[in-house]
Amino acid sequence: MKELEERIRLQGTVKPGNVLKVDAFLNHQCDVELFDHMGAAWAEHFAGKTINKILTIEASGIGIACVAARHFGNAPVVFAKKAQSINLDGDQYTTTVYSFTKQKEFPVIVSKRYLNEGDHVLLLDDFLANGKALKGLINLCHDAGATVEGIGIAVEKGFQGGGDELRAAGYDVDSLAIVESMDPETGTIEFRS
Ligand SMILES: O=P(O)(O)OC[C@H]1O[C@H](OP(=O)(O)OP(=O)(O)O)[C@H](O)[C@@H]1O
Ligand SMILES: O=c1[nH]c(=O)c2nc[nH]c2[nH]1
Repeated sequence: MKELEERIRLQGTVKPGNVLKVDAFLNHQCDVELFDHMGAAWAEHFAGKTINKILTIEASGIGIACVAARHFGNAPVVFAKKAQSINLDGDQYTTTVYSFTKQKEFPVIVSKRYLNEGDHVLLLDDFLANGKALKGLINLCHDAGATVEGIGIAVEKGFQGGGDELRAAGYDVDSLAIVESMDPETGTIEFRS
């Protein structure tokens, strides 16, 4: 998606440790018009698939998924929580995920009320790096007996391999911008064409 690549070139900064900082528009300050265009792009890619639910993971996936849901017939958006809470009652599907930016393992939890056998799920997230977050969400879907219809990602860092692993495993991964390489010294960002 050219619009997203241009924003990354314009406002993204490359940090040491394979971190691309895009918090001016994607995961701190949120450009909802851009989110809307991202939702439209995913809707075009996944047209023809039956999708009745969108699943993401807190925190940064939530806003993107909620705006995108407007392009999927207002499908309910469920976000996996990364902490236990007194607000989480009843039976739960749980797994653990290593967080790329927080550099620690988190529990990942969805109430059994909101993920069911027979659900046709689209997974959405802001970033795909090593694929840990998505593998956690896929585990939750398998535990629930739900079908993963596809995966929509804003920014994939292709050089970290998570996306290609998921494609090799048969998942339809639609990443709107795939960074092939980036250099914290020069600030150069190359996209996969
Ligand atoms: O493919 P991976 O290696 O799993 O990296 C991608 C994940 O990393 C970020 O989550 P993180 O927990 O770092 O931050 P967040 O709380 O802002 O979503 C991002 O939002 C993805 O969920
Ligand atoms: O803001 C972010 N930048 C990144 O490079 C990244 N990788 C995973 N999650 C990420 N979030």
